Amino acid sequence: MPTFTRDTHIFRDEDMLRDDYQPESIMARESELSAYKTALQPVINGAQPRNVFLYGKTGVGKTAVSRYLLEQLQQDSAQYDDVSLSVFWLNCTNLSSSYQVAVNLVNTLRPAEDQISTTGYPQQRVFDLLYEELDAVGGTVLIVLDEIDHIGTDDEILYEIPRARSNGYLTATKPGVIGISNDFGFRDNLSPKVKDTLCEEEIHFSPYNAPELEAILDRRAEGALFDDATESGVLALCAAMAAQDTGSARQALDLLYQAGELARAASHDKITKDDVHEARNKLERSQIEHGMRELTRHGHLSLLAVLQLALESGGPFRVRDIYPQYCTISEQSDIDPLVRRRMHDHLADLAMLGILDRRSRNEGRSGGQYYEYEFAVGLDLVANVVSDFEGLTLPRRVVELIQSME
Ligand SMILES: Nc1ncnc2c1ncn2[C@@H]1O[C@H](COP(=O)(O)OP(=O)(O)OP(=O)(O)O)[C@@H](O)[C@H]1O
Repeated sequence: MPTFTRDTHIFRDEDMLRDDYQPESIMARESELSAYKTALQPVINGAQPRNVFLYGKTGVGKTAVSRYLLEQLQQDSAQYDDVSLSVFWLNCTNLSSSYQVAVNLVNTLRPAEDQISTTGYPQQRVFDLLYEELDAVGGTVLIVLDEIDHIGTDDEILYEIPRARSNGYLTATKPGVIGISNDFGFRDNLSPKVKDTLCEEEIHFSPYNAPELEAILDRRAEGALFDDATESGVLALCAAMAAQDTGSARQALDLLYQAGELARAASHDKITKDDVHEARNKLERSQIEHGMRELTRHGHLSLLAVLQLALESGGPFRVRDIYPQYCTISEQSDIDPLVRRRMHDHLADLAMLGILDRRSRNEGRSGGQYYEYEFAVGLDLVANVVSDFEGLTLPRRVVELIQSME
């Protein structure tokens, strides 16, 4: 008997449940597809492309829809001799300035043996090199900048590329920029001239509801799983859990994939609802562990402050409640507490990592805006992870509260 044999139950093609799998069809995004298609129509007419800005929370299909539609556009434009379309993708994670984006674009456009150094040029020189490369491509060039918000406020390039032709830097190429972001604040903070240029067409992707997620899962499961690989209601449960939490298709697919792995590991021939519940716990646990590893010491102390408050009295909590608790815990650990605003940054990080939920509230008619925080994941899971987390000493009160939960 060999040690490894091919799966004959559960997964027919598990790669189809992975995040980088590009679906052949897009479900539940008719109005977004239609708006996107309208925005791209000038390309097929050989006209100057419009700039498009897509925004929406993580996992709601911005990248999948873009890949799908741009692929179609490339195929359909091939039949027109007077349209020559090139599409370039750049993921802007870790690129925090226009300069860095420009250098990376130059290198995307150049062959591997002719790359430029990422430092040392004056900004205008890099822009000139970029225009040279863009003009050498010719025709219509669409540049997709994914995770564009990483560029922050140094956003000159988002104005420069779309305007390069009208400003006389390009003659052979018609450029268009497609920006993708899941940071709502980024769009609001763009300088007015960039906003006018980049956000010529804006398409908002809202979170999916449960029936939409179920349709996405259904289609994906057709290829990814063997027939009858799920107990009845399993896809609906994954969809409902993800809809209630984030509305993200990624989360729904991850739940199904993880549940399938649990069923496979137990040599079951069907994924059950219990597998889905266990999968959720496992995913949440690894999300918290991952978050904890990302955090600095003060991030951990801020987390412990919210944990203590939550174990004592539920929540949600305002920063004015959390801060004194954080100061007490810091002092007990012989660490100088940060000022309130800096500690608040750590709470915002915890929210970004999906460990806390953050809601903005208004204080009556005359009052200002404030934030409330509570755990986005199960308290028992957080307690469990922090108890096992290496190098973290829990305050005595937190230990007592955790013990009293058991
Ligand atoms: N409407 C859809 N139809 C089919 N699959 C989808 C749909 N929306 C999302 N997906 C799938 O869900 C996963 C996440 O989607 P995608 O990467 O497009 O999200 P995103 O909005 O770009 O997220 P992020 O902002 O984190 O990059 C991918 O595997 C994608 O194929």
